[in-house]
Amino acid sequence: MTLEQLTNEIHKKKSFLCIGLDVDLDKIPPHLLEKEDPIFEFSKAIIDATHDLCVAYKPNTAFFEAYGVKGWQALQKTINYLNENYPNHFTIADAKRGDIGNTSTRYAKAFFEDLEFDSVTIAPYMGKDSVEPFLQFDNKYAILLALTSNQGAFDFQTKQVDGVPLYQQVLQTASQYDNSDRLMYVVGATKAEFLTDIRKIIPNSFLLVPGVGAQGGSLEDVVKYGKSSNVGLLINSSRGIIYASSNEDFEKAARDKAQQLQFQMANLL
Ligand SMILES: O=C(O)c1cc(=O)[nH]c(=O)n1[C@@H]1O[C@H](COP(=O)(O)O)[C@@H](O)[C@H]1O
Repeated sequence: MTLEQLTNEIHKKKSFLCIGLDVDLDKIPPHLLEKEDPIFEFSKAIIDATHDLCVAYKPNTAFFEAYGVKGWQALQKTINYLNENYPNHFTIADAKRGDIGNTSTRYAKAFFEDLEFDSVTIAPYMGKDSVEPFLQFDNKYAILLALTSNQGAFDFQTKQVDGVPLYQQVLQTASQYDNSDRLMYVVGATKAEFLTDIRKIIPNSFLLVPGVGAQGGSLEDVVKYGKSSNVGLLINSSRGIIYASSNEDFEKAARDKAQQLQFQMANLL
């Protein structure tokens, strides 16, 4: 999927909602546990109930990998289900990878060629040769952690290096990489006050913004400070949507939560 197509979908649906699939067998409705593949069945049910309200899905691979081979198979079934049934949705493998060049190349092949995701989240810490292998694929995107939503973001990311906060160095340096038009950046919704400075460095890039809902970030503030001239935002919510109910009505409850966010977004566009 191209970013132009993604932007068209955002305008068409009046939504820049990304739904995070952080599938936890301890939290899903008990009746699904009787199915052969509860992780996939839950993901499929959430997708079917919400697809018209969002433009992206973000399976967090940790929640699949935690269940070993079965989890990986569920991840494969989930991305195949999305690509076959809802090809206009942008897909994000939230895997937070990044390693020396030849290893990053293998990670990129795993997520772009074998699993056929549109994008993967990656860590910038190992620098240019760890990031650029992810930028070699047509219409595939790497989403670089810039300023994360968690408290630990203040350990390193906001520290001054040569008089500039490290997260700003990440943005400035990465935006010079080859094929940097295939880069998007993660900025936590809990860090909305940093978005004005961030937009000065990368005015047009797409931002993936997790941290509304369960982590307390404000959708209004993210849009106010972070919207680009062509929206340029994907706002993620995971637990706030997918675990809205742990009973048989979970699909409707998830849909209602997604609808509330979509409604707010439509008013802010
Ligand atoms: O890369 C991410 O998606 C991410 C980056 C970040 O800074 N903070 C963050 O919460 N995330 C992910 O976004 C999701 C947030 O989930 P909820 O807090 O349940 O909405 C989880 O899958 C996190 O791993």
